[in-house]
Amino acid sequence: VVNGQDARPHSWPWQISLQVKHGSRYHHTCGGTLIAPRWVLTAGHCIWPGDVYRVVLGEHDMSQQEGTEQIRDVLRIIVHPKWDIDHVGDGNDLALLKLDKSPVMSDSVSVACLPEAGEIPTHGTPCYISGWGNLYTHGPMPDKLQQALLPVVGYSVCSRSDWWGINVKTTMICAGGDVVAGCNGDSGGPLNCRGQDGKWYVQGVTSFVSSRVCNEVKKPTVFTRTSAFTDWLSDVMLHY
Ligand SMILES: CC(C)[C@H](NC(=O)C(F)(F)F)C(=O)N[C@@H](C)C(=O)Nc1ccc(C(F)(F)F)cc1
Repeated sequence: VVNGQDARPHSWPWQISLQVKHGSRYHHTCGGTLIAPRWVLTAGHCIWPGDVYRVVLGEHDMSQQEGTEQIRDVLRIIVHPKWDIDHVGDGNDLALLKLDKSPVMSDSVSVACLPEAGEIPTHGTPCYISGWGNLYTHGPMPDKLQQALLPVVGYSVCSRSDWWGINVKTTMICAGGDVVAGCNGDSGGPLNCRGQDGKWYVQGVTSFVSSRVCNEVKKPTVFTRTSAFTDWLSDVMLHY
């Protein structure tokens, strides 16, 4: 997250760290969201065939053992059938991970709320991105979970030719801008938006930023819109 701040520990208790095994060690590769006791939602572009993953829940400071961390193995990975890394602009950048067993729910670990099907946050809705991604383009990863307030940019603006043009679809949400943005390593994490009822909903899954700089003018961070995939999410969790 570029130009963010340390999140208050465990204030986004559905945020997870997706970690990939390299040799005998695991390291953070993407964010993700606990959307059901045994299911984590992340980005399709986080998944590479043949890699071994684990999920860390209740994490805050990656450099400390805080006693709230829970580690789970990934039993099964279902990437959206229409996701294609060579066509990022077509969307469908989602993957569902089934955990070997449910984590223990607590103040540090809980399931996120998802929006109603088709619900689109309006231009200017205040949403927070959260993640352990780079603090700036080609910059270092933070130890502590970061967050930043990213106002929603409506589709009519985001799809302008000098913005994201045809690379943004209505199955996506744009948010933030040239100051605050997601960055590499935030992939797959949640866009947390406050509803009228005062509860936080995960409206987006961090998908892409400019390949030039993370916080580029007229290239807001782009999220997969979760409310456009309600049926697919339900079908997968019911079936697998
Ligand atoms: C999509 C992921 C590989 C990667 N995502 C991220 O870093 C994330 F944190 F924003 F999620 C990314 O945006 N990487 C940059 C380097 C990139 O490839 N950006 C990109 C942006 C737009 C498009 C387009 F226009 F085709 F859709 C393609 C790639």
